[in-house]
Parts: sequence; structure tokens; C-alpha cells
Amino acid sequence: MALRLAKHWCLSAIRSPLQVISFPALQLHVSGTAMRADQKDFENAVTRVKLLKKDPGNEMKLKLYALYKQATEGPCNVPKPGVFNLINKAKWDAWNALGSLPKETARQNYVDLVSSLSSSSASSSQVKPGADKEQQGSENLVVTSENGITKIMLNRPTKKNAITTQMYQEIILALKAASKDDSTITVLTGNGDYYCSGNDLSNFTDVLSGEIEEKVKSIAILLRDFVDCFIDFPKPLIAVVNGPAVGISVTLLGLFDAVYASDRATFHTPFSHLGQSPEGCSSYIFPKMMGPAKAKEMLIFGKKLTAGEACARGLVTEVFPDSTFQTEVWTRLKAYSKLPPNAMRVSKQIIRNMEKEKLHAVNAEEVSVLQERWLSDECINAVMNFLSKRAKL
Ligand SMILES: CCCCC/C=C/CC(=O)SCCNC(=O)CCNC(=O)[C@H](O)C(C)(C)COP(=O)(O)OP(=O)(O)OC[C@H]1O[C@@H](n2cnc3c(N)ncnc32)[C@H](O)[C@@H]1OP(=O)(O)O
Repeated sequence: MALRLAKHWCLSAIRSPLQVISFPALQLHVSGTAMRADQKDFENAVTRVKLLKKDPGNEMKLKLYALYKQATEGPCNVPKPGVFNLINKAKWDAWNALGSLPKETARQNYVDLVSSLSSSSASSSQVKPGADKEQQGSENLVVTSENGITKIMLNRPTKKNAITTQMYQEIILALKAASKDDSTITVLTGNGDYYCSGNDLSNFTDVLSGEIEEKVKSIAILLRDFVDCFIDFPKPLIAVVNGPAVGISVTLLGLFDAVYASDRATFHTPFSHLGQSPEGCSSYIFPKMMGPAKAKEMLIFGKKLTAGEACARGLVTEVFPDSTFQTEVWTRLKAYSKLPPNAMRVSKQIIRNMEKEKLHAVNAEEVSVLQERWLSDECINAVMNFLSKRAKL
């Protein structure tokens, strides 16, 4: 079975130096340890390591791997791999060499090491507090902050703004920065004719033979962290849906405080077609928002909604004609950005706090179900069909 899956998923796998030894994944949630709250620096370092622009080289990656394992699991306690299992043996040797180094020290060393690497390979999406018309970000994610509004724009128009793993990470960082900057409201939008075509289906293709489960686990953790950021985002968060929206870009809308859509936009969650299942807390929010019958029509049967239909179901706040969409929406947003920020935050908080715990639990459950889906034949075949251009939505 494992071999068969490996064959499927490895279609376009190229052994780049970065892939030879994969970065230690964000395994904090999956391992079920209750380390989240008091290990923020460590968690941030684990995220930052994935954003390094320059490959730090295998020697450095082995050091990071060893410190990560020591910090999360303690001294090496697994059998030594055979001599022919070169990569795993190198990893084992690096971990084992740390002997009985205490977990706390390993954690600190890991954070220090990542800081030293990050300073020469700065992460991309941070907006400085107080910045006026500050523009940061990578090519695929443009973050600007002006007149009290931080705008996070998906900028991959030729790929319909499909979200790559790098973009998930950058959006996490952009949201974290926006939650602390001096803007009043935060906006997510897309560049080009699409708002977003959902998860970039090639996120699933760079899996190395024998590492499928590890890769799927790290994607699951990334997804969970990503959705957590939306659940916890403290300021008003507004979606400016400039065109069609697919998959995760639709489900997440339930976590926004306002959704403004062009009348050109459509809303499509083809999870069954893709052998997948709902995420973004939509399995909980959608039935509450539009009633179970309408929610199931979208989430189980993949019915695509027009903007008007989405508005009637409560998913969209207001629909604007495409010809005046940008002008009308941004005029509205500029006015909102002048409202007292603390009052808006407190109002959001009081509404969100009623549900926060539940939302985190739903997110965890959805991700755990998805993790199994991603390994299913139904999902593998659907993704393969898309990538080999045999199918489209
Ligand atoms: C951390 C990971 C978390 C995972 C979370 C899971 C989320 C679930 C989802 O989001 S499910 C939704 C996934 N999305 C899709 O299935 C959409 C697939 N795309 C399409 O069906 C079509 O491209 C379209 C209907 C969106 C647009 O069709 P159109 O004919 O107008 O345009 P093209 O097909 O020619 O697209 C232009 C190029 O963009 C590439 N592309 C579009 N969407 C994606 C995508 N989601 N992933 C990867 N690539 C995408 C498309 O392949 C074209 O590329 P090319 O020009 O190189 O051929």
C-alpha cells in the first residue's frame, strides 16, 4: 500500500537539496503534547524555518532536526537505522549525538539557531507597526498597510490565486503581524479575475517515497495552524471577494467579520469531487449559518453558489456590481477603518469568545479527518486527474 501511494504521489517529485532532509515539521499539535502556550518562541521558530529563502544546507538541517527531536521528544530513543538507510541514519546520528541535553536547552538552541539563519534570510510578510503604505511580502502575497487598513492580497493570478504551502505560511505571518500593527481593520482579497481557487493541488506532489505520512502530517499541522489564526484574529477581518472562490477560500469566509462580493464571484466547495472533506470550521459554521440542508448541498454535493445565493444564505454580507465593486467596497472600508478600534475589537471578542473553544475543537477534528482523506484513493485519483489535466471543476 505504502509503495503504491508513494508511486502515486511522487509524480513530480524532484529531489532538491531541501527535500533530501525535510525540515522538522510542526509536530506540536499532532503529538498531542500540551506545549503550545508556553512555547510560542519555539513554535514561531519552527514556522520561520520553513520560510527560509536560502537552503541552509544538509549539515544545518541535520542540526535543526536533532534539536527539534530533542526539544520535543527528549534523548534519542529509537533503534539505529541500518547502514544502507543513509538519510535516516544521518538523522539518527545527529539526534543521538545530543545525548542527554535537556529539552529546554534544545528548545533554546533551536530558537537561537533559527534566529541566526533568519537574519540572513529574512521572512517575507511582516508589516512593521505604524507603517504607512508599507509594502512587504513575497511575489505571491502582497501585504500593504495604509490609512488604518492592512490589505493581504493573494497575488498568483495566473494560477487563479491557488494557495501554496509557502503562501499558507506567509498568510499566517501576515495575520500575526496585522494583529499587532496599528491598523484598525484587515482585508483579504485576490489579484486578477479570481479571488482564490483554493488549495494549490500541487501541494501534494512533492512527497518523497517513504515519507508520505510524515508529509501529510506536516500539511495537516500547517492547515490547523492556518485556520487557528483566523479563529484567533483579534481585529475586524474582511474578505473582498473580487471573483470566483473555491475550496478553503470559501469555507474560511465563515470566520470573517464581513464578506463583500462582486456579482461575478461564485462560491464552490467541491470536496466530494476531490475525495476530501470540509475544513475551515465550515462543518460547524455553515449548518448554523444557512441551515443543515443548504450547508450539505454545498459541503457534500459541491453545489456552486452565485454571489446572490451566497448572500441569501448568510455567507456573504453584501454583493456589488462588478463594475463598481472596488470603488464602493473600498469607500466603505475606509469609513469603517475610522471607527474606534478598541470598540470594534471588544465587540468582535465578545462575539467570538462564545465560540472560540468550540471552533478550535472543530478545526482539530476536521483536520484529523482530512489527514486520512489525503491518503485515500479517492483523493489521490482526483488530484492526479487535475494535475495530469484530465479533470477540472
Ligand atoms: C496546507 C494545505 C491545506 C489543504 C487544505 C485543503 C483545502 C481544500 C480545497 O481548497 S479544495 C479546492 C481545490 N481547488 C480546486 O480543485 C480547483 C482546481 N482548479 C480548477 O478546477 C480550475 O483551474 C478553475 C475552475 C479554478 C479555473 O479554470 P480555468 O479554466 O478558468 O483556468 P485554468 O484551469 O486554466 O487555470 C489557470 C492555471 O491555474 C492553475 N490552477 C488553478 N487552480 C489551481 C489549484 N487549485 N491548484 C493548482 N493549480 C491551479 C491551472 O492548473 C492552470 O495552470 P496552467 O496554466 O499551468 O495550466
